Amino acid sequence: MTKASDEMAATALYVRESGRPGGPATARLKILLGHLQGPAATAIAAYPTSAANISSSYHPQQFQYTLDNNVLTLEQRQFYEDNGFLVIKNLVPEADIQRYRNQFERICRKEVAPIGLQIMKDVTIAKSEFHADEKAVTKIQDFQSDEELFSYCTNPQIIKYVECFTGPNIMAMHTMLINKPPDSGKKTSRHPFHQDLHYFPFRPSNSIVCAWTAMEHIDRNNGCLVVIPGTHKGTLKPHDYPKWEGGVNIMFHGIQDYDANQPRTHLVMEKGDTVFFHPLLIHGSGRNKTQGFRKAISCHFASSNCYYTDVKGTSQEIIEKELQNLLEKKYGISKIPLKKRIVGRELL
Ligand SMILES: CCCCCCCCCCCCCC(=O)SCCNC(=O)CCNC(=O)[C@H](O)C(C)(C)COP(=O)(O)OP(=O)(O)OC[C@H]1O[C@@H](n2cnc3c(N)ncnc32)[C@H](O)[C@@H]1OP(=O)(O)O
Ligand SMILES: Nc1ncnc2c1ncn2[C@@H]1O[C@H](COP(=O)(O)OP(=O)(O)OP(=O)(O)O)[C@@H](O)[C@H]1O
Ligand SMILES: O=C(O)CCC(=O)C(=O)O
Ligand SMILES: [Fe+2]
Ligand SMILES: [Mg+2]
Repeated sequence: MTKASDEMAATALYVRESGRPGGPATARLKILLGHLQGPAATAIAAYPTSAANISSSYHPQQFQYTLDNNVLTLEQRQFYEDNGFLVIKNLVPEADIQRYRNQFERICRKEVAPIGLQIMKDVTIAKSEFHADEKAVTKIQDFQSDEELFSYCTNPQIIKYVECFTGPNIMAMHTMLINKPPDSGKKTSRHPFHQDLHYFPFRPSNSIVCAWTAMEHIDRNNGCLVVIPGTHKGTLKPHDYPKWEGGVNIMFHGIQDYDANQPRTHLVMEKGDTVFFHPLLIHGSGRNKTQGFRKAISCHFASSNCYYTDVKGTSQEIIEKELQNLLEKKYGISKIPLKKRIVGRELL
């Protein structure tokens, strides 16, 4: 069990430069200083889902992936418990999505350069001719210092649902805007089946949830999210690069031994629709067969009662090593553990 204060201090130093005090739009934000707090014991004690704390007069005791509150209907709650995901239609207003889109375009045009932001290119694009603007960018990550994009994470509609999984003290741990490019024919626009927990050095998994919002109509043609319902009840599986002939994007690890016969659900979503899903849920996304760049925005949230874990000696060590080698090679940054790389921003 990790008593995280020393690590927190170290990581806070590392990120403090990248943090900016609370957003203008919402005085509710506190600067990150990035940290999950408290040992596991605190997390468990604070956990309304633990069986002892559930009032049997309210919802039945079998709930372990959702918390007691009045936001979810019984049906919605049961659906998430059984399937590990829940789609809420029309949750994020169109005007907000337009603002995220505009800011993404500014970032691609390099008019703004948020501190800490990671820009990823599709592997076929990265290894071919230069492309201007958004056509070079397959996703951006870690936009916590960009107030415009970060307003997605503080959107009251989103937070209202996030609380059903994390409880009231919420950290935004990882952010992405995915701009899935038209497939070059090599199928590199696919995202292999994976569990997001593979990338995360904090626990418990039931206190983590991803919100993923479609920024346009998304279906099988432009590469929708594909989930394997119920897999959140399993454990974290070993991940590695899929053996795909046309190449695979850097760090897009997949589950090697997934059961190809398990039924998949293709999530067809409209602009503003949002899916909340558990970090153990096996999911991926298909090829983008259209000429458009398919956009979605997402944030992984966690309870601030979560605690960091050391991935050394676990199946996650592979991603830690890869990231360390990459950062050393590209930026000369010496090896630091994954748990000191991933820094959240607190929502107040
Ligand atoms: C720890 C992470 C946490 C994540 C949590 C996620 C949770 C959710 C789960 C999601 C999990 C999803 C998984 C995640 O996202 S995991 C998290 C993503 N990781 C990062 O963001 C790490 C930081 N990123 C970077 O430093 C840059 O973006 C890199 C270094 C990757 C590219 O930097 P840049 O764009 O400036 O590149 P360059 O021009 O200098 O080229 C350097 C070399 O790299 C080749 N190259 C470039 N692009 C690709 C590519 N796409 N596929 C294959 N290779 C690529 C390129 O050809 C060249 O190689 P070579 O020609 O020399 O051989
Ligand atoms: N061999 C594989 N290993 C890991 N993941 C895979 C593999 N083949 C496909 N996938 C993943 O399966 C998911 C869905 O694939 P699926 O074939 O059902 O849909 P699609 O490719 O979007 O649509 P279509 O089959 O109509 O082209 C995607 O996440 C894709 O990346
Ligand atoms: O293709 C997408 O939008 C989802 C990608 C994904 O699952 C991830 O980056 O973790
Ligand atoms: Fe994912
Ligand atoms: Mg397919």
